Amino acid sequence: MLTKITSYGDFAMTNLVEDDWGKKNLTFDPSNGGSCAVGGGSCCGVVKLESSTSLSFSTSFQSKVSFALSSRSFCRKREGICGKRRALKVCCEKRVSAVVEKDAAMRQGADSNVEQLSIVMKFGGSSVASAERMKEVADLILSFPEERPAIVLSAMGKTTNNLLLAGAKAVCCGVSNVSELHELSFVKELHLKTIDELGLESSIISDILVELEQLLKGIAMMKELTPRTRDYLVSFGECMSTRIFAAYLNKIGTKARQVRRTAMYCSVWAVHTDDFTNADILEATYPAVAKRLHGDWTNDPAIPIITGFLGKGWKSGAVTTLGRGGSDLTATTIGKALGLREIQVWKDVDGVLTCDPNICPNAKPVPHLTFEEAAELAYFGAQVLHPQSMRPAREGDIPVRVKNSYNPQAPGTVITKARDMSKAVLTSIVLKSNVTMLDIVSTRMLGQYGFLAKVFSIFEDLGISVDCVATSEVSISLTLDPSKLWNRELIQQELDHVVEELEKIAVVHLLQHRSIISLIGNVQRSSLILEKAFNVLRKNGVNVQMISQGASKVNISLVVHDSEAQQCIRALHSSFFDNGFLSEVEEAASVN
Ligand SMILES: Nc1ncnc2c1ncn2[C@@H]1O[C@H](COP(=O)(O)OP(=O)(O)O)[C@@H](O)[C@H]1O
Ligand SMILES: N[C@@H](CC(=O)OP(=O)(O)O)C(=O)O
Repeated sequence: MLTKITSYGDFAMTNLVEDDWGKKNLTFDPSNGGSCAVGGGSCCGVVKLESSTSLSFSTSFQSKVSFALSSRSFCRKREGICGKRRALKVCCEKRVSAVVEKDAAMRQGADSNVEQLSIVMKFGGSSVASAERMKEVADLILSFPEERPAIVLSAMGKTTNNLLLAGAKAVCCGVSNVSELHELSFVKELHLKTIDELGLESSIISDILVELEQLLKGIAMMKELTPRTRDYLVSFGECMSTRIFAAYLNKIGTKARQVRRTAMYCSVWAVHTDDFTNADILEATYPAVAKRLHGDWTNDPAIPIITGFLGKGWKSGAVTTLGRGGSDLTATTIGKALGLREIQVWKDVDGVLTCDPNICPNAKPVPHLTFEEAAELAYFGAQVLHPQSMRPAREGDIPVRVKNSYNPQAPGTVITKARDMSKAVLTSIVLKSNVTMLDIVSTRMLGQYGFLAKVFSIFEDLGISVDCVATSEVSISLTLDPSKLWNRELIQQELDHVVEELEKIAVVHLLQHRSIISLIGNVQRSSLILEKAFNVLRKNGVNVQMISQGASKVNISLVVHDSEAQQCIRALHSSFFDNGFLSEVEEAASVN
């Protein structure tokens, strides 16, 4: 019995959120469900829906049913979703029932015997950086004949960086100089060379290249690069890589189809200027993605080659991006949406390592992580995974496997809900640099209530995200998330404003150029970890400026000055991982 419809999308686009559509038509019976609202013997009801589909309504007396959309603002802060909730009100005259039917594609999918997609495989820019790499990735995909994969690709190599640079230069280079931009030539040559080496026709991307140059000329003409335009600009990278790879698979006899920013609904309407380049996935994405990919696959089973990183603003309809490295999040979102068996993210390293290999070249792969550990690790700076990417995987309880496309034999890292922590001590050391820290000391008496609330409401009002917090009775030290901070255009004014507001209730010290060193592992052993860590730091003459142990029980964070951070990490990594310390502790744990 339906009683309520809730829509997240634009009803005109028929992407509504629905409940249990699967097998049968759902009947709206106003005499039972809706409230009798309007006079003249009419009954009205509102229908609740949890997953998305196109809606069609049929009644025995069509002309006697009316539909009305109403909208209401809502905010679910914990999920980061705010917007307008639109409800569909169905009004019928007495004894007339409205039948809500699932759409044709869904019905076909449910009834069909076609085996559904089984895994998602994401290949990052480093994995598809050249024609040779694309061939190897194609071989790799085909080496799993038992799977029916959905493929997510990033832009080739450093294309995103080059597009961003080209955009920045276009702002001030003048329209007539756009064609000469080095970064534009680089992007063109890379893609045309790749097409040539793969034996494809250059015409497959000529329209994209023309449009790209036009866009850069538009930027040059306007002398302006807004976050919205920046997202559109970088989207050319993923559009080209997926088109080329799909064409190559088809050429070698494997049926594939390019899927562009498939129904990834993102929030871009919030007040902050950086939302366009750092959009969030909305709940409506999951059913929409499932419908699109299942529908396409069932109608015509061809491997979907999906643009990673890109979304679609649910209100603006414009291209959005999920933040740098966002293709990981695209992959896990698709994994959850389709309820797949496994999510694979293929990188250029043997999995998640004990440390960034650029800081500690002898970092080793970590065989097993929990979603919680991986999320902390990604959030606190490990470039290997997008900070938000673990959320869909954890919600869908779908294992994530991080593998090396250059060395597929390496076992990689498996990320799951739980693992045996009985012997675990320290898993990985992560660095987040260029952090801004605030020391806030209350000017009032001990025991004052509402101080923390006041401080955090100032950050909330300004939409500034806080990373680590340490408090005492009269003071708070906290760090501000640099990824959310430094791409905000007015950041220095905003920081000045924060300080000004806080100074009404406290003495404030703004400390810039700090680093957070996060020790990810088993915080049940925090004394052991801290004893060892502080020994190392003391020997290296480093003064820790703040310590924070989160409630997650997997992360201890230490704040030091930027200039000391890398040296600290190397010393910590060496004493924890290189000298047999952890294996000794683990052995002792298994004896006890
Ligand atoms: N803890 C870590 N484990 C593995 N790689 C890391 C870690 N920290 C930083 N990295 C860096 O992340 C890179 C892989 O991530 P990324 O560049 O996003 O790959 P891709 O572009 O293929 O998705 C590695 O080449 C490595 O330099
Ligand atoms: N191309 C985008 C998205 C992405 O996920 O890339 P990669 O998988 O290469 O980190 C970026 O460079 O940010």
